Amino acid sequence: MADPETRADPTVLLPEAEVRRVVDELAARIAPVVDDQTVAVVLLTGGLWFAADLTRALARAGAHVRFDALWLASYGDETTSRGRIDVHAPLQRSVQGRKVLILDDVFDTGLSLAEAVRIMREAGASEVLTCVFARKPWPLPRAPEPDFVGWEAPNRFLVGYGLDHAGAWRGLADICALD
Ligand SMILES: O=P(O)(O)OC[C@H]1O[C@H](OP(=O)(O)OP(=O)(O)O)[C@H](O)[C@@H]1O
Ligand SMILES: Nc1nc2[nH]cnc2c(=O)[nH]1
Repeated sequence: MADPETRADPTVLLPEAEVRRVVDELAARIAPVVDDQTVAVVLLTGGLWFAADLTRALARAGAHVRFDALWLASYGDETTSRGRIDVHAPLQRSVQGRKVLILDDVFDTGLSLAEAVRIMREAGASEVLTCVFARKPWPLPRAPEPDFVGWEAPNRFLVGYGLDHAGAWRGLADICALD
């Protein structure tokens, strides 16, 4: 089925089985550094699918983290960052004095993650760890780099597994490219 906006068909880059393998590998690396006082914070909306899978993989590995959400948006319906991050909804509970593990689907310009880290520090988190499913290449240094990266993605516009184009395609189980 073609994208309603671009008329392009998504090309599979990372099939569902590989997505699952990447999540399990991330959980194995992260489980030793989190505990039941750690708050996993998903960046909505795109991070939801990854965060749901990762927290369950962590639980299978014996790590039962707490969970909260921060709703950020920078892309709107565009395929390039607006360079400005809007906070649509804050955390539900205080993270004062707690270790936070920020979870997001993709790291591109790095602006969303940097803003989320800033917000967590300002909220008094004792430590802020960051994890993204996919990291895209970027010609300039990005700060901070994520602590945990699942998959090094090519420089293409990704959809699926939470990633959208104008609200479409988030539910695809594979990660695909639209360009
Ligand atoms: O590294 P960056 O250039 O900041 O890009 C990464 C962000 O872009 C997407 O969010 P978007 O703003 O599109 O909102 P969404 O989560 O609702 O898709 C994605 O979910 C990341 O949060
Ligand atoms: N859907 C989507 N959102 C992004 N935000 C930053 N990079 C991307 C991307 O490749 N795809």
